[in-house]
Amino acid sequence: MSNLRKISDIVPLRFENGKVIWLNTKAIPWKEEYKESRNYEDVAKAIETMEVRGAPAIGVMAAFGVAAAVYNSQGNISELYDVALRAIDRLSKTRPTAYNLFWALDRMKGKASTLLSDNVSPNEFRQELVNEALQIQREDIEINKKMGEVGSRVIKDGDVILTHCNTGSLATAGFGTALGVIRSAWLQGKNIRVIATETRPLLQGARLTMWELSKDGIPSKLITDNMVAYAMKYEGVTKVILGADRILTSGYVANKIGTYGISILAKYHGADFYVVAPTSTIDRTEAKDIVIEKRKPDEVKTVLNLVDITVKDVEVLNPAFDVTPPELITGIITEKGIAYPPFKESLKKFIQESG
Ligand SMILES: CSC[C@H]1O[C@H](OP(=O)(O)O)[C@H](O)[C@@H]1O
Repeated sequence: MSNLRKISDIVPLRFENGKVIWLNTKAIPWKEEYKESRNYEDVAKAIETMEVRGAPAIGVMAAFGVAAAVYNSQGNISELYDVALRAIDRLSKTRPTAYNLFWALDRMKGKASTLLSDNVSPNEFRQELVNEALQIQREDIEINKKMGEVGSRVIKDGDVILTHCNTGSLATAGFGTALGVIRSAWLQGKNIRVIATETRPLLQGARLTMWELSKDGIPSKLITDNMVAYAMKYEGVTKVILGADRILTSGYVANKIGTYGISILAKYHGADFYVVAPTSTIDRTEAKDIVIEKRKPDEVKTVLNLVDITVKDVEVLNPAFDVTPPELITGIITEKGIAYPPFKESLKKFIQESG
């Protein structure tokens, strides 16, 4: 009865003897298919095609890609350093919005630079970069469980929680961010119900979130994206809890397309609106705007490339994310605590604490 296994114990990403191994989320809920490669180009493609997706998962996968590049290369340490830089450059071009990708690649580059200046042996260079990538993975799981503990404090018995896209074990190194908060409240015995949006066009909610919720036995309902207002009015939604791909220190949050609309509906219907993300999602560069990934038109013109749903030559909009302003956000749940407005001060404090 493996499908009754607690989803929270799944390990979607692994690094073993120079191989990157990943759960192909595009195959879920139809099958649990693991893929593997020693080649950072395959890792990059897995991120671009969203076999691995979700901001924290993308960061861990990219770190594994750099580690695999160096582990499987020969040469002296300056040659290995150049291999690491080529892998970092390629992986940095996979998806532009999730800040965790750049946070993880910067951390791997910093480690490689330190090792180079310490003039370590080639084997030590390889092993230390692998260790750094494995540490990023371990930290992500620990941070997710900490956010679960911190965030579940705002969840009460009787809450009806709406969530969007997928922010669980299938979007991270394990346990999840927003879905980790929901999971923690459930494991504490709180009487909650979850409403998950299908999340067009790639259906992360219908395919991944409902797969996770059903494995954990958490009472939940699936809705189409255009039912959010109806659910808030007739299903008594009390809280919205969802993830983030990039958070500016001003409190502007980039998340899956549809999030901005949900925040407006939450305000109108008096539901609290919480964003859950590790501090590695916060853009420390004081940026004023966020690059929003535009994906291929076919994602909108078909259902998962299985069936055409419109006429051939229509023009399409396909932004993968939108931006929610701070005035529509109740709080931002991180592993350092819950940031409340004014976010400039509260987020800065958490960034300083996490280094
Ligand atoms: C904890 S995952 C955060 C975030 O990533 C997802 O985007 P995608 O599936 O395109 O990688 C979604 O926006 C989640 O909220």
